[in-house]
Amino acid sequence: MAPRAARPHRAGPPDGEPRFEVPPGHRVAGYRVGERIGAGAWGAVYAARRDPPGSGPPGAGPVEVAVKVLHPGRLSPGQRDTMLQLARRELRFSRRADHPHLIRTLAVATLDDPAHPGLAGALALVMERAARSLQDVLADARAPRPVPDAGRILAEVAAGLRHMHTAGWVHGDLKPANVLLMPDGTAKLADFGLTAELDGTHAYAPPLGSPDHVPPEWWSQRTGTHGVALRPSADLWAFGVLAHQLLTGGLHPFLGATARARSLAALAYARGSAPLRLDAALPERWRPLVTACLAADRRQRAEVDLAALLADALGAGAATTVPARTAGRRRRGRRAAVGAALLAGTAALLTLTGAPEPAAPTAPVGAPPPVRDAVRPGAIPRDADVPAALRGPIDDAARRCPETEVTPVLLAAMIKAESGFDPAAARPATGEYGVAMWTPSVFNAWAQDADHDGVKSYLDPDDAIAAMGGYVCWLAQRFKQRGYSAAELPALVTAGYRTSDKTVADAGGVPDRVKPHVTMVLGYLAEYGGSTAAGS
Ligand SMILES: Nc1ncnc2c1ncn2[C@@H]1O[C@H](COP(=O)(O)OP(=O)(O)OP(=O)(O)O)[C@@H](O)[C@H]1O
Repeated sequence: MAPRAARPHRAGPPDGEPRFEVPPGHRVAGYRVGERIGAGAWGAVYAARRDPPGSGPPGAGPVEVAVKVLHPGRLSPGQRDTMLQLARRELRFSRRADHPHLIRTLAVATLDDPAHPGLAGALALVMERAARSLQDVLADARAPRPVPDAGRILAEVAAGLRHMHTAGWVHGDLKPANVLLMPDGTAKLADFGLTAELDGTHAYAPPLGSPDHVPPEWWSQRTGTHGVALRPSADLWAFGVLAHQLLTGGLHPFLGATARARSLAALAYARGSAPLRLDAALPERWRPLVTACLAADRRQRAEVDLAALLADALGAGAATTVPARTAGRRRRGRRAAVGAALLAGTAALLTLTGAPEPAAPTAPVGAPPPVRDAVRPGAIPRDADVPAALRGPIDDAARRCPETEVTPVLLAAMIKAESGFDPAAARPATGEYGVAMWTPSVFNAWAQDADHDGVKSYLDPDDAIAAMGGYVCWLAQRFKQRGYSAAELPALVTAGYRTSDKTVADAGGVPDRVKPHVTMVLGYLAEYGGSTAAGS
């Protein structure tokens, strides 16, 4: 499970929260809790055993189970509400859906033990117990080798998804940690906390999700009173990412050292400014499926016939040969034999909606990036004081961001206020360096080798500005998700860049201490003629 800090949008226990533990031997809904298996953002998962083993009514379910304990203690009321909502969804879904490739939730209980007051009020979900998750499998994988049985696992995951979609549900959080392998190797979908019931063409769920697996449209969605809109096409995108990961031993289809960077790469692809570059190790016969699932346009994804694509990819008793990798990479091959019976069963099971034609990515490989400034203002005026050498990097950084409010003039105004356009600027007292005044440790999370010299350096204007563009873009998305208007964004992202998105959110706007800096940036922005473009 990824550390919380890497998943900023996903609420969890506050920093410094002591590790939450259910003591071994604790009884929950007729099961005795044993060792801890894992932990997620909301609590921990334990192995448990029916106690005594013969207890319970006939057909009471398995003796060995997993108990997920959701800890409400010390969470804010908002977080607690969201958590309860997730637990209720999980139970509601499990009561209505039963399928060999979906983990069953057997019971829900609220812990209340006077001997352990710290556990009071914690919610416990009793589930079928799996042997491991695909996350564990990927942790042991050796990229770019596919994980063992990748084809079969994908077919089973698709069968579970198909069942959900035809029953009118969207999973909403498909990712390796939420695909569990039973002791006999069967794959089952788990974690239905974000699962939502379709109402027409889409459903609503809390605005959570895992950045590495949410589709590009997720980032620009506004949160309404019911949460964000979820569609089956979001599961299709996540399935495409998962397939790429399983078939390449864990490689994500979008490059980046962090989930944020990978999300930005996916967004750049979705807006047509970068082609889809699947890893060279992805077997040729799986490419149509992965490409179709990763269609940038969700309407194209909705038309994907996963059954047909899976049948083609699996091929009856087929051998899957991995193409030679590009220069400097290892050459290797693999064979994946798939039983004809499984294939026949899978093909019969998996008929998703729509036409069989796989969708192509919206940006053809090698297509030039669209010129955003032709449709939206915000280009740096010729006579502005922005040095010629920085104009290209600033334009590129703005162009990579799908948010129209992140314009070249806004970035230029911010850079002028940060460093006066001086690549050698330094403020040792506060530990900020270079043209974009990066704090080195923060830069590392956003670093880009924009000039392709093999080094990511905050002292290199190209790298520093590219990383700044990525961070500013992410800030703009965060503030939009919180419902701020386009007119407010220049001030908010400037304040967020000087402090953090959390500081701005906590202050409910520009914090007092950075107001003079923000006023300076807005002044430069107006000088560059950017106030209209930014909508302020
Ligand atoms: N039914 C289960 N049987 C066995 N192991 C499980 C079961 N459910 C979860 N786990 C393990 O416990 C870990 C934590 O699960 P949990 O659902 O709490 O969080 P997560 O899915 O990893 O992350 P998130 O916070 O995003 O939901 C999983 O990664 C998995 O390894």
